[in-house]
Amino acid sequence: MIRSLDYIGFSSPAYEEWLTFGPEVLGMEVAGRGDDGAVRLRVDDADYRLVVHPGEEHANDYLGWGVRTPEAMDELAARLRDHGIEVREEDAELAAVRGVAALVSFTDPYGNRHELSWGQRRHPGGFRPGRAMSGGFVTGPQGLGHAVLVVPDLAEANAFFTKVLGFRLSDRIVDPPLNAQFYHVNGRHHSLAIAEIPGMSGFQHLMVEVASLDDVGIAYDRCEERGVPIVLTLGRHTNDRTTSFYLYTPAGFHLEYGHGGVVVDDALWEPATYTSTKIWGHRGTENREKLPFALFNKPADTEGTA
Ligand SMILES: Cc1ccc(O)c(O)c1CC[C@@H]1C(=O)CC[C@]2(C)C(=O)CC[C@@H]12
Ligand SMILES: [Fe+2]
Repeated sequence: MIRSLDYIGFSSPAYEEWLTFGPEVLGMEVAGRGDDGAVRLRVDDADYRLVVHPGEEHANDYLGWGVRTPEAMDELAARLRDHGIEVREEDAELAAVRGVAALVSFTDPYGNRHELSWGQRRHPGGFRPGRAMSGGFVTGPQGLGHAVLVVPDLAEANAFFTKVLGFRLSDRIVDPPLNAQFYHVNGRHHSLAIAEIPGMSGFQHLMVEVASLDDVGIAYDRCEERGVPIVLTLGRHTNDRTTSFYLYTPAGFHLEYGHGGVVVDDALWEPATYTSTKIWGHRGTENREKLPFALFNKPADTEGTA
């Protein structure tokens, strides 16, 4: 069973901007550099959870999912292989680079690379926010945050993520043209969401959560002061009740910066259907039309798509 989204990696020609953007806008701590020059960012006791590698183009390189034990990692790898997914055993060198004890990797049917690992390196008391923060990041058992993937076929992707990987449905939002499903693997309302856009597949956004609404407001101020593009204004979601805004990072992906999400009790939770994405706010700015909407991986099917 997957336990949480433990880390995530991107690459970008502008990766070095994260040395100031990460701490000063988002409140993350720069946790040193990789051998490739990658900027590593810390948000809690984990050594680092967000890594931006140098690269020719903006890309999402990997989603790092944590499992509890080496046995759980092997079980999940076996289940993936049973379903015809090739699972790669990664070596100790990559495990050290990712800051975990061991990992395996696979590519999902939509072109996204996932890693399954256990034993993330931690330094209790080690986090020093990069700017004044009231409450720090909400992580721990809820992991880093959530990731949203665009998939070409919602029903097919739902089967993959629930039946093969064990994600549990939190709810769905049907607000045409948006058709999205949200999944939990811990108390966080969703660690993964998928949205159907025919002919497209790839990473759409990362959400990180902060413990104080003031930290959302401070991030919003910093974006306005520095001209960091805001994509959706402050607003509150119907399903997870998060108050958040969306900004466009220097690595070319959208980041949702939020506060106050509901915590799911899996024993009592009933998935609902919502017909709106927000209770208030989340207005699309002019940047929404101007900037790329997602980081598209190799489309699963390039035939007949624009
Ligand atoms: C609706 C919603 C609930 C909880 C979230 O964490 C969350 O990010 C969203 C927003 C999802 C977002 C949206 O509403 C506009 C259309 C978007 C960008 C997509 O096409 C995929 C994600 C969608
Ligand atoms: Fe989100």
